[in-house]
Amino acid sequence: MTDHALSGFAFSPSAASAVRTVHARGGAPVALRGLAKSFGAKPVLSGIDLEIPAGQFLAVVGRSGCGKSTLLRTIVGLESPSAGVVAAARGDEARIMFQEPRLLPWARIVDNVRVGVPGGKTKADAREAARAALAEVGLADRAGEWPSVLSGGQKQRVALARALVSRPRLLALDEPLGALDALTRIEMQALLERVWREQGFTAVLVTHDVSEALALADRVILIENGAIALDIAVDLPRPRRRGSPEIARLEGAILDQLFGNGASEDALKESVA
Ligand SMILES: Nc1ncnc2c1ncn2[C@@H]1O[C@H](COP(=O)(O)OP(=O)(O)OP(=O)(O)O)[C@@H](O)[C@H]1O
Repeated sequence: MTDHALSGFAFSPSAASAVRTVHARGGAPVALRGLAKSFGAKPVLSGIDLEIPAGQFLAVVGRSGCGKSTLLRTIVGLESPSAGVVAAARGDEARIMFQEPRLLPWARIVDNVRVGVPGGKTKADAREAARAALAEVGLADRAGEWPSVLSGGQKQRVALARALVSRPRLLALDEPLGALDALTRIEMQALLERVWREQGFTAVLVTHDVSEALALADRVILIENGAIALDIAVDLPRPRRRGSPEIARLEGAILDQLFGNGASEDALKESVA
């Protein structure tokens, strides 16, 4: 499967709730049983059992190189497992977004989004769907421009529109906000949360940023030594307040697992400072 084949409807914010009942397909569950992945002789993941209920927002964190992207790519079918079983949405029902927007420089913005429209539509219908997706991410007025005139954050909005235009039931997010400045990142987090809430897809987000994971996800898993070392529910109302004691406590639990006891105390001090 190519990345473009994976790259995915979107609606104007005011129409979103009405549209959801008409268009949104809801989330698809993911099940991994005994998943292992090696590259040559090098084991990366082993014995992973993971059920992600339909519509859940799951974040995957862990040290650089621990296998987060490999897990995500295996879930969407860009990597095949060395052992075990992966059951997840495929084809137009699954989309992935990367850290780089991967736009076609020679295609106008609306046509970049059209790349994500499933086959079988007329060009006019595909363009209309692409325009609606652009409206959903706040770029309705930029449809006829070239990617080169956009900022990094705007390019990622186009990539999100391209992913959403197929109305995916599973959206895999591989550090999609990793290259953005802090303020743009916070705006994009709010956008991701809104489209997830409106459209109801299952979201799997790989991030280096534990606070981003805790701001967005229903559940956070930590990968260590090729396995799930921590699996925590984030049962807090949205939008989440950064630095709240509840968030800091969860952050502490994750940092303790990563760095040993004591890291959480530092995290707590920082979050209340
Ligand atoms: N196609 C590949 N061929 C060989 N080794 C690979 C391949 N893809 C990943 N790896 C190796 O697998 C391990 C896990 O990589 P992966 O990209 O999944 O980690 P990650 O946790 O997402 O890292 P980062 O946070 O730095 O992006 C690394 O050691 C990496 O070098």
